[in-house]
Amino acid sequence: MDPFQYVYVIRNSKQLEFHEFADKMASKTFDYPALSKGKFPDLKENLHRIYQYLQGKPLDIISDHMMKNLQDIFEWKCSQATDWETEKMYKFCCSVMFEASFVTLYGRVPAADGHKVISEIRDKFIKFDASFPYLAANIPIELLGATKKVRKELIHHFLLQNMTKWLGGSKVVQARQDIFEKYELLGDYDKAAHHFAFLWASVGNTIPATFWAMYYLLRHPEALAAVRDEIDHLLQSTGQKRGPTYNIHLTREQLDNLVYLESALNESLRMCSSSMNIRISQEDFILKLEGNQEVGLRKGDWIALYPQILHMDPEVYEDPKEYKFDRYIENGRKKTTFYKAGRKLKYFLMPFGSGISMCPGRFLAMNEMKMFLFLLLAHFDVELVENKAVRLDNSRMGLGILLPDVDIAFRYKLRSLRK
Ligand code: HEM
Repeated sequence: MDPFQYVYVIRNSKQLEFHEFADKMASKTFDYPALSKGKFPDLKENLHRIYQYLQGKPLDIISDHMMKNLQDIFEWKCSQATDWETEKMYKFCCSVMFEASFVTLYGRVPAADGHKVISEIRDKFIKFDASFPYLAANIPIELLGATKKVRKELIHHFLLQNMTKWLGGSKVVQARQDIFEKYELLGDYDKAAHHFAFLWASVGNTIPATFWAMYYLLRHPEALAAVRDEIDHLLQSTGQKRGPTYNIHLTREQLDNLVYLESALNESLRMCSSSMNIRISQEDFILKLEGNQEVGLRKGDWIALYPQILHMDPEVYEDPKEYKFDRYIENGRKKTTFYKAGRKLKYFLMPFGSGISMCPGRFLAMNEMKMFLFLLLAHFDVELVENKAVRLDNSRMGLGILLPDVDIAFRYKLRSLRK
């Protein structure tokens, strides 16, 4: 519970492991054979190595593809909105982010009804995702209605004979495919189940996080105005025009320099993330903590860090329940110094986990959400049409980004080009 002790847990990654726990939970939830049984030598390490495709130069390439795919989807879905169109916000975020992420990672479904095929996969995904907290809590899938059937259908979409038809997928998915081919003991269904698990990792948190970022912006007109101003300014200074064609390009540097957008996004992540960082002791040992404190751990003992407590700590964040879009800005620059009891914190915002269990997709996730908000606000006037409070649904507490307890209607309309 004490964020000053986090560092002592995180840096002891040899004795305090997380893969065994994650592997047990993921293999059961997504229906692939556990990696840690010695049957698949080095598979875990090989899969980890290719997370390099989500960083550095490859990150720029995949982010560019995501930007293009997001624009295609906005154009296809929204370019007729010359008058107000009303939609439910979660549904909207889910539909845009799911399809853009799917196409970016796995490729385009070339059939004439490609959008339809992806929306069928998405609808099954939503059904499966509703059961996710129960599966993570070890409830047998047989007790969860149609979940087993839906999971099987979803996994079938990722069989090699289907995936080879998809065009222009990402390097990271291709590299995963190549690795799986080297393991004879992995059956076709097992490989497909691994691909499905990766799909879940890539959208399961990004969709609700995008929702919250959009929701809080629309609830706070001063935040919306500041972020939109920053976006318009960037477009103007780079000589890019919004509409009627969707052809905006953003470099990594430009995305990084959108400080108001990033701060607003971080602020919503602070409020909606609830991932628990679990470690399991690999041996009996004494964990040394700050101030000569020690804890005797036995092999198999669990340690859990729960950063949501830190995110909501009034000593770190003044009025923690309030959304302050510029909380992560100081003198016009990114703010990275936060204090508790007068001492500077090493960790102050942890939606993506920590140390060995840190999310490998975090840079892409931030880019994707920024690009979604950028395009939405650049092209459209957007406002809420319902005045109800949306709260966090706590049923997946500890498992990542929380979902909203209800959906809420909003409306959008193409912005006048002269504005
Ligand atoms: C807002 C969006 C996201 C959030 C909040 C998030 C958060 C997390 C967290 C907390 C973990 C660690 C889980 C644990 O401790 O057991 C994790 C793992 C992971 N994430 Fe993300 N994630 C996001 C988006 C993404 C994206 C876009 C991708 C890929 C394109 C991705 C790929 C992964 C993978 C593959 C793992 C497992 C890593 C491993 O094998 O060790 N995530 N994520």
